[in-house]
Parts: sequence; structure tokens; C-alpha cells
Amino acid sequence: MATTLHSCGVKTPHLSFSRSASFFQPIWRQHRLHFAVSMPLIYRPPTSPSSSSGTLALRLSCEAGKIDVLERHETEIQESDQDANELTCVMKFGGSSVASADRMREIADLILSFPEERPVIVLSAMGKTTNKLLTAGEKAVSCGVSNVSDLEELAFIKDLHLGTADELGVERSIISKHLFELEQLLNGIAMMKEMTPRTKDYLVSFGECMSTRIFAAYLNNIGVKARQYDAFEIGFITTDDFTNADILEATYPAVAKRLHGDWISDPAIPIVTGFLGKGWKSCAVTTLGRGGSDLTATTIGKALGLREIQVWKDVDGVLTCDPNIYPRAEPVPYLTFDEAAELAYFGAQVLHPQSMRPAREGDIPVRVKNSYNSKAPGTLITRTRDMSDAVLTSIVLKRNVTMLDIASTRMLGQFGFLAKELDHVVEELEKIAVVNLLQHRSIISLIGNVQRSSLILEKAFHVLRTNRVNVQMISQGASKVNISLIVNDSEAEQCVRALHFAFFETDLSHLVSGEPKSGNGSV
Ligand SMILES: Nc1ncnc2c1ncn2[C@@H]1O[C@H](COP(=O)(O)OP(=O)(O)O)[C@@H](O)[C@H]1O
Ligand SMILES: N[C@@H](CC(=O)OP(=O)(O)O)C(=O)O
Repeated sequence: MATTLHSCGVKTPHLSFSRSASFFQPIWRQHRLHFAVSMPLIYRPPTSPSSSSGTLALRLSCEAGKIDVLERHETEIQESDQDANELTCVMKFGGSSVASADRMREIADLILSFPEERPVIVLSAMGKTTNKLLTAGEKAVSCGVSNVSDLEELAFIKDLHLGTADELGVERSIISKHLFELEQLLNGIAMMKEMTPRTKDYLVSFGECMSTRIFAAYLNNIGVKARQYDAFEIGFITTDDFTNADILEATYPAVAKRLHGDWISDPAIPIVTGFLGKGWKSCAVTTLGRGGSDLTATTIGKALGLREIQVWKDVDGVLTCDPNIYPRAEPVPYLTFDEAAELAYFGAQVLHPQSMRPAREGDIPVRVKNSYNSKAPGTLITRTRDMSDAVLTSIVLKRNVTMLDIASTRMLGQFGFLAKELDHVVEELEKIAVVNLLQHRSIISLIGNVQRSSLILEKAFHVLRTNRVNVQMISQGASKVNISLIVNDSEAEQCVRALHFAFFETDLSHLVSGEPKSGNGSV
């Protein structure tokens, strides 16, 4: 039938129709063909508080190609599952995923391409906004109040956000108050000629506050009901460690109550600022450390007991090493929470170091996906995984670390000395030992199967010897999924490439089958 439901006067605002319509009861009455159509329909989940599917039945009559709707009946099919109405997952999109109006449109399409999900969305600031805000703040410290309005970073941020709002057809007023306050804050920094960590956190919060407002307004414009939330207003309670605050336990019930309560009373996709919190004593805006939106996402996942936490990045998942060091890095299909935490802690920029903790505590799977390539399977992070064939999972490089080399027989049996302030450590140690501060070192962390630690070490040292690299220290991490080697900064990248080639681009199966398994993994 060459007609559409819209042309019949049937409005279909938040519905999509299956193609499998049934036509029945055809009958001619006074030159008009009367008939009935029944078709399954799917409610778009964001605007579907009560059901995910249903049926649309129409009685129609047709004459000379013109169709009239005589009767229309819609039934909703309630899902038997009691949680059918609940929020299902959290989807976090990082800076690169929301860097422009086009990217925001793509992300909206991506969210809507999962009709079975009722997601909470967590967003980072657009593109490199956080860096620009910090640079603007640093420049404001010394540029003088009269020059603040000319700061190129301020102009960039204004253009980016206003331009994106315009392109998406969103009212500029949604962010104009924030842009005005941002300039005032930079004026304040210029007057005071200082930027404290507390001010820094307030300064960078403008990025997430604006990206989420623009995106929520855009979704509402295209008919998808969304509600913007500032994390610091909905119960993200943190320590007062500005620039690197920790989430406090009170956050979980508070966030759950607010998001769940709003969803039940008036369903709308929650769009939450990543990265931000509120200091429990100061009541000021805090941040969770760079890349902290991952932690916001996992915290919401645990708070609401969601089925899955999705972290959408610009790479095909967690990779076997940093693709900036070695472009032939491959996605790692499965990881445990411990492996992912260790990897993040030892410097893999792809995940925030603390972000695995809530996911592990709530036992909620984390999926790392590519927002540029949504078909790629990504990485699934869970409590356990099959390790029978696993040798090395990923190689991580942390540059520019300082090594403290202490030589003293009087150190034997001494412990607790490092608990003192780092500034005093060297001074204290020099009383009982020869102390050398060795700078410009790198830690190469081999995240892998502890049951194969001998094989990993044998192969790693063979590779390093072949490349004439001297390892200056070696240690095995407390969680026992990590072996760390310290080498000179200047040799580190070459080592990572050589190790990657040996472990990931060479067949190790013959070695794995003959490898005795060590009991406790100690080296
Ligand atoms: N092992 C790794 N796996 C994947 N990406 C990595 C790894 N190490 C470093 N990266 C870098 O991390 C980036 C993704 O992290 P990030 O920039 O924080 O994403 P987002 O801003 O989207 O949250 C990638 O573009 C990649 O350059
Ligand atoms: N915008 C913050 C927080 C964050 O998580 O960003 P991203 O997801 O783009 O890494 C930052 O740049 O640190």
C-alpha cells in the first residue's frame, strides 16, 4: 500500500512501527473498500514510562487511492518482568564523543538505536573544553582583569558552545548564564592573581554543566524527553580533596533516590554531568580527577543497581597497549575488574583509576565501546573470566616517575617509614642509608595471568635483553595481575613496542601448553 500512517492522519510521535502489519476483513461498501490493519509497535524507551511494546489496530476505508482512518485502537503490552519500567543501564560519553554538534547528533541516534534500554546518560565536557578552561584560568592569574575578555580560550569556549547550540537548534539562553558566570570567575581569578584547587574545580565544572544542558535540550527538541542534572545537586557527595575528590558512601542512596524518584514520577532520560561532586564539608563543587566521568558512570550504575555500565570512547575498547605508542594495538575482548583497575591505576588513560571500584562492589558489568564504531564488540569487564588461554592482557606505560633507591642493612625489618610525608622521607632515610633519587624513569606494567608469571617474565626479559635494555627494578602488584618493570624514560616506548610484538603478534600457544602453573604466582 503506497501510503504512510502520517498521510492517514495517524500521528506517531514516540513510536516506531514494525513492517509486519496484518490486513484483514476487506469488504466493499458503496464503492469504498473497508479493511482493518493491525501492527506491532515499539515505544521508544526514553519516553516510554510504562511499556516497551504494543499493538496498533486501525479500521480504514479507501476510495480512489485516498485512505481515511475510521477507528484507531492502541494497546500496550506490559512486560511481565516487574522491573520493566526501571532504568536499565548507564551510558557514559567522553569528551571526544560530544565534541561537536554533529557528534551530539550521532550520540542521540546511538542512544535511540537501543530501543530496549532506558538509560541514564553521563556526559563529559565537549572535546578539550576542560583543558581550555584550565589554561584560561592559568592565564587569568597573570593577564590582568582588563585582558580577561580577550583570552583566546574564553573565546574558543564561547564559540564552541554557542555555535553547537545554534547548530542543534537549541536556545542560547540554556547556557548564557554559565558563559556569563565563567567570565566573571575568570575576572575574579585575575583580580586575586591566584587560582586555588577549589577555584580550579569550580572553573572546570562549567564544561560538563554546559555540555549536558545543550544535549538535554537537543533531545527534548527532537521529541525525546530528557532531564539535565548537575551531579553536585543530586547527591554526589565527596571528600573536600579539590581536583581529586573521593566519592563518599552517602552518594549511593542519595543519587538513587533522586534519579529513581524523578524517573518514576515523570520519566525522562537523565542527562548527568560527569566528573563533578560536592565537598561534604565545604559544599563547594569538587572534581573526581581527570577522566572522572567514568567514575560518575560506575557510581550511578552501582547506586541504581543497573544491568550494565557502558563507557563510550573513541577507541574499540581497552586495547593491548596505548595506540599512541603502538598503532597496532588490538582490542582486549574480556577483562576482570582487577585487571581493568590495575591497568587504569598504572596509567592506561582509557579508564579512570577509581572507576572499577563501584562496578566491582555492585558486580555490574562494564562495557567499553567505541562511539565512532558502535558495531565493534568492545571490551566487557566482569568479576571473573576464563583465564585458561590468557598470558598477557595489556601493556601499560607510565612515564616520568621518580625512583627512590635506598641501600642500607639497617633498613632490614624497618617498615612504616614511607607513611611519613614524602618531603621528609629522603631526609629521614639519609640518617640510616645511602639514598638516590633516580628521575626520568618509566614503569612498564604487564597486566596478565599470574598463573603464567614465569612465562611472562622469561619472555619479557628475553625481549628486553635482545633490545639491550636494562631493567632497574621489578615488582609484582598486590592484586597479582600485574608485573611492573622500571626502565629509563628514553627506552620505554621502544620496550613497549618490542614487548607488544613478542606477546601479541607472535604465537604463544606452544609455550602456554607446556608452561607449569605456579601455585601462588610469586616470582
Ligand atoms: N590501553 C589503552 N586502550 C585504549 N585506549 C588507550 C589505552 N591507553 C591509552 N589510551 C587512550 O585513551 C583514549 C580514550 O580515553 P579518554 O580520552 O579518556 O576517552 P574519553 O574522553 O572518551 O572518555 C584513547 O583515545 C587512547 O588514545
Ligand atoms: N572533562 C573531564 C572529565 C572526563 O571524564 O573527561 P573525558 O571523559 O573526556 O576523559 C576531563 O577532561 O578530565
